[in-house]
Amino acid sequence: MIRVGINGYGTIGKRVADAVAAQDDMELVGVAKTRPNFEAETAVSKGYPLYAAIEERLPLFEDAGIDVAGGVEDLVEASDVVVDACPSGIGAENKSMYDEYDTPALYQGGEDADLVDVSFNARSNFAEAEGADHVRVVSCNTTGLSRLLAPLQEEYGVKKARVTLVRRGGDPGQTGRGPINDILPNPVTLPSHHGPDVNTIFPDLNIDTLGMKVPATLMHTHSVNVQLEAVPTAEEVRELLGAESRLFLVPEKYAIDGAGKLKEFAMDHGRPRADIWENCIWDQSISMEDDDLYLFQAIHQESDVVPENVDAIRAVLGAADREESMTRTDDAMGVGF
Ligand SMILES: NC(=O)C1=CN([C@@H]2O[C@H](COP(=O)(O)OP(=O)(O)OC[C@H]3O[C@@H](n4cnc5c(N)ncnc54)[C@H](O)[C@@H]3O)[C@@H](O)[C@H]2O)C=CC1
Ligand SMILES: O=C(OP(=O)(O)O)[C@H](O)COP(=O)(O)O
Repeated sequence: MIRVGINGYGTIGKRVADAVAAQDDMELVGVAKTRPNFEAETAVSKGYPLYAAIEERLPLFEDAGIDVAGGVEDLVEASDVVVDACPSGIGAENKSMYDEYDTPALYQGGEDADLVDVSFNARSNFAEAEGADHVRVVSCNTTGLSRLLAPLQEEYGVKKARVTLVRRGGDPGQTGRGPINDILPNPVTLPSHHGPDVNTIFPDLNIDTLGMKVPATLMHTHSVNVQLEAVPTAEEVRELLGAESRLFLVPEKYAIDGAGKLKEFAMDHGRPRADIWENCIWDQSISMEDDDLYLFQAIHQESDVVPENVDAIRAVLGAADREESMTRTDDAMGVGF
């Protein structure tokens, strides 16, 4: 059994914890939290051993009547691998602690690429993470783009990708985020960080990205144009993408017109937290104009990186190859509609 610790139990950390607990080759050693809030209560009610991320705050947990298994260093020492799901920049501060205990660590997309040995997307570069001490699972948007570009690159070759990312302003729980009533070029300069981030996975891929932020919390939406070297029909592209386990082609007959109905669909399917682990590509948007492929896809920012974190655990430890790991992860989590 692979012993996994999770440091940072917020939006991403709590989802990765549940996904790890669902794998039959992994054991969740515990989760580290900074304070005894509702998420700490939930972790305890799920039976996850709770560790204090900041040892001086141990008394806060005691005062709240929450049993703590130890401090974060105990968790790191007891784990074969740690998933760091702390806010952007905190992962970098934690790196020396992981080194001290010789525990490989996975970081999230908010950390800089140069913090790590390898930036990771399961479909695109699984094998590169084997044996690495520090691996970064790229951000939600970059994960969504990498999953889409990998099969296109392999099957047809990519001359140039151009993507406009219409990004949600904040997650549903992030009450302080915005914009509330505006549409922002964000960043106003080109490129947004997503293009260079895709190049951490595909170093030679020619890609330009533009970012925006809008008053929405549910999902991001990408307007995608990929100029291809070989020219398939739209139907051939549909077949190629439809065969990918983490790409969901939203059928026209479902009459799903946006992120709101996608989330309803996820709830109707009993998805935990209404999570959508797959890229949602509108089937009827897939179009070819000469050598240009066009499509729209929606990305659930809170959850698409979760199966990738599970795969990255096996990848760093050399515990499975890509196909085996992705299949195990997907089967245990229920990925695929
Ligand atoms: N929320 C999203 O849409 C996505 C976030 N990411 C990335 O994932 C990382 C985490 O983001 P979220 O989960 O959204 O943040 P979050 O704020 O929801 O969760 C972070 C958790 O870490 C805790 N924390 C703070 N300092 C800590 C410390 N020193 N030690 C241990 N825990 C600490 C916080 O209290 C919180 O519970 C960031 O790098 C972010 O860029 C990646 C993809 C999507
Ligand atoms: O990684 C994300 O988005 P990004 O790829 O646009 O940076 C997550 O949705 C977090 O974004 P945030 O940095 O706006 O919280």
